[in-house]
Amino acid sequence: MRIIDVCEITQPIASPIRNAYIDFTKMTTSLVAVVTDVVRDGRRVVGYGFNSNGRYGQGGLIRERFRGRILEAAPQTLLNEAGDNLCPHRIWATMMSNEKPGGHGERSVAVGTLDMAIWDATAKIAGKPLFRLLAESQGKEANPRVFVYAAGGYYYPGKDNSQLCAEMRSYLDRGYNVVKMKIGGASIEEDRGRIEAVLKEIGSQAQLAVDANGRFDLETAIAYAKMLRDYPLFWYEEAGDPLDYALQASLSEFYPGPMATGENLFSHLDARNLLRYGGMRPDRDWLQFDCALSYGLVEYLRTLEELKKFGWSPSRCVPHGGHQMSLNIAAGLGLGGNESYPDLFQPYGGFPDSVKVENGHIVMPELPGIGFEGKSDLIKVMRELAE
Ligand SMILES: O=C([O-])CC(=O)C(=O)O
Ligand SMILES: [Mg+2]
Repeated sequence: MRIIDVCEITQPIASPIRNAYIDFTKMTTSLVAVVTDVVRDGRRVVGYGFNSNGRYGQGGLIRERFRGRILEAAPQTLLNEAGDNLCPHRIWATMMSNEKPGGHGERSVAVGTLDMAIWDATAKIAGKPLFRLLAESQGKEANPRVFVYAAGGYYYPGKDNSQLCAEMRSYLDRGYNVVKMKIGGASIEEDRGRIEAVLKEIGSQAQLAVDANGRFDLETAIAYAKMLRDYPLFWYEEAGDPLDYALQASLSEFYPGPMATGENLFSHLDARNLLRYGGMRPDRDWLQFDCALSYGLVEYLRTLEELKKFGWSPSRCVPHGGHQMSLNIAAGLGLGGNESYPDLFQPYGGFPDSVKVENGHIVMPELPGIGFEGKSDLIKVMRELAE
């Protein structure tokens, strides 16, 4: 059993949307395939992965650095103890050989993208959905029913409040009961108007989360906190720079409601610093670490260990990114749910074709691996890369 090739192609996931910090007109993702010599159900096992939106494709790093380390390793060093499957932990260590500590953002997306494909291949070789494999590996009961919320509410040219409300309404029509919109890309008064319009639209049918994408300095973050705390929000997300733990800690004095952050932290060490210094409250706040941006699931397991040490439940994690990898982690390891972008970043985001959102939850289908084969538009582009 061996990995015979690692392929990467950088694909556009562009759209005219804008958050408080960036637009997505040039956004790309790396699509990767880890090709094995194993055959299951008459088909070669190929694991697939991609990186989350918000960071760009990682083709240079994947092709020039990490691909070679996997392919040059003695094949048996990448297998589990029994030699009957790949070992994602050993492959991760091989990818990370000759890498110094620190500077995680330089490579965590490239490694996280490959790690996704490696877990997909591993679960396919085991003939199981990844969420079942994960639950079994930790002696847990999987829960295939996962909370999902609809992320959108971006700024874009010509979009007014009636279009914003129509967008949010369409998420409710599709079964969601928590929706998210962007703030911080307009004046505070304009954002207040947008929030009030959406709250009026969704009424008691749903709750609203808001996301500032790290735009605010402390003064502005506090000004927004004072405005936002008038409303019953699901959460106030990423007010300040992701590494400004002191800002996050100070802000909690002004905002009694739930806050969320973590999508731009890229290692268990960054996550630990947030828990140590960010003043986050385990009884109400949310952690959004996204394995596809932060060294993958091998590292995410270390992050979950850190959470335990700091008295946090995995159920406080609702990852960023809207991909099926985090859905599997949620169902397998008891996270609180997952993000979803019903209208964005296709074909990469979303669910297998058979999956419907009901009362803000989905039920994972029993597909081997991560489940990409159940999403026809996605598996088509994946198989064009390698099969
Ligand atoms: O707009 C983005 O970069 C995505 C984001 O923050 C989110 O989904 O929470
Ligand atoms: Mg966000």
